[in-house]
Amino acid sequence: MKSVSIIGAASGWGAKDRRCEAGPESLRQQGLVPHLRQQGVPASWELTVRPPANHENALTAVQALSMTLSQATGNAVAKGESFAVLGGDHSCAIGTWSGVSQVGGPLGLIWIDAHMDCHLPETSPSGALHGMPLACLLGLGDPRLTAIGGQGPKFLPEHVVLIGIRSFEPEEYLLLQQLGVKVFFMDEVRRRGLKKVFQDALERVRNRTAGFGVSIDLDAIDPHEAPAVGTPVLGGIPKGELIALLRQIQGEPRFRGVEIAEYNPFLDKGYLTAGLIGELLCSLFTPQRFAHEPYHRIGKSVLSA
Ligand SMILES: NC(=[NH2+])NCCC[C@H](N)C(=O)O
Ligand SMILES: [Mn+2]
Repeated sequence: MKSVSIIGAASGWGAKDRRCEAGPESLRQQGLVPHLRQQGVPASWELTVRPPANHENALTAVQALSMTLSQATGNAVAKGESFAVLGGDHSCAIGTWSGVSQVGGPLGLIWIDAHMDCHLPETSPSGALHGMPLACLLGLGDPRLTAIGGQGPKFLPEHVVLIGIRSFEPEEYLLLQQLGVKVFFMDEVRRRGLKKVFQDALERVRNRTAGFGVSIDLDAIDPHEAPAVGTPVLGGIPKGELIALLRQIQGEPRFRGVEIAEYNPFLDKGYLTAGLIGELLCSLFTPQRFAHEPYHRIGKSVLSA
């Protein structure tokens, strides 16, 4: 079984509310790693990547963090390990996937999110970098961010799929359409069921790729079940459905790793969102023989120390 390298990404400069930067340290202190090990996941906390103390602005902070993060994920994959990047605002995706994409052949990406995060600096309504990482990974945006892990796009558009989208601006959707990236809106998830949509997504990211990854923005999940996010949008994916489907990927050799972003510990209700992060990780990494433990109990026991 591959060991799982946990990488904290203390990124906060990508969002207006910077408090996601406390996310990784909070999860660590809440005992996430011992919990994972108890559930049969060979996880260890590799490092926490932080922005440098001295930086000119949000962009240079995100740039520096992304460069370090890309080396960390690249190293983990090159060593044959799985990884879980724990954010941090979603601008961490620039570093995470720029690093992974440097190892092996073409990479697929399932992007599970309420938002598209596919703005250019010129189209963004907020100017916030956590609204732009997907565009960067597709090779568009500020050159200081698109150059991380090597110039140019890190994914081909046909290898990227978005799921759960229900809040976006027309410009970012137009961009995705022009590139030919598949978007499964929340409407379609409701109409056809997450299971079918997820199957379609897996087919795309497995087709003519050497491997694939999953980026989960916690705001994809319904805010009743994942309240600790800065930009909640009602009507999200029920967590139980997502957990059941992620289970399918467990043990698949081509699955490279996961990123879970936008956890703001100051907004959690009890341990609801922290526990959910534990459940998501267990669904991806707990070997099947441990699977007898009901997920709702896992969620409760995690992090209650
Ligand atoms: N990762 C996120 N939570 N992104 C929210 C982005 C919201 C909006 N589309 C913006 O660019 O400002
Ligand atoms: Mn996002």
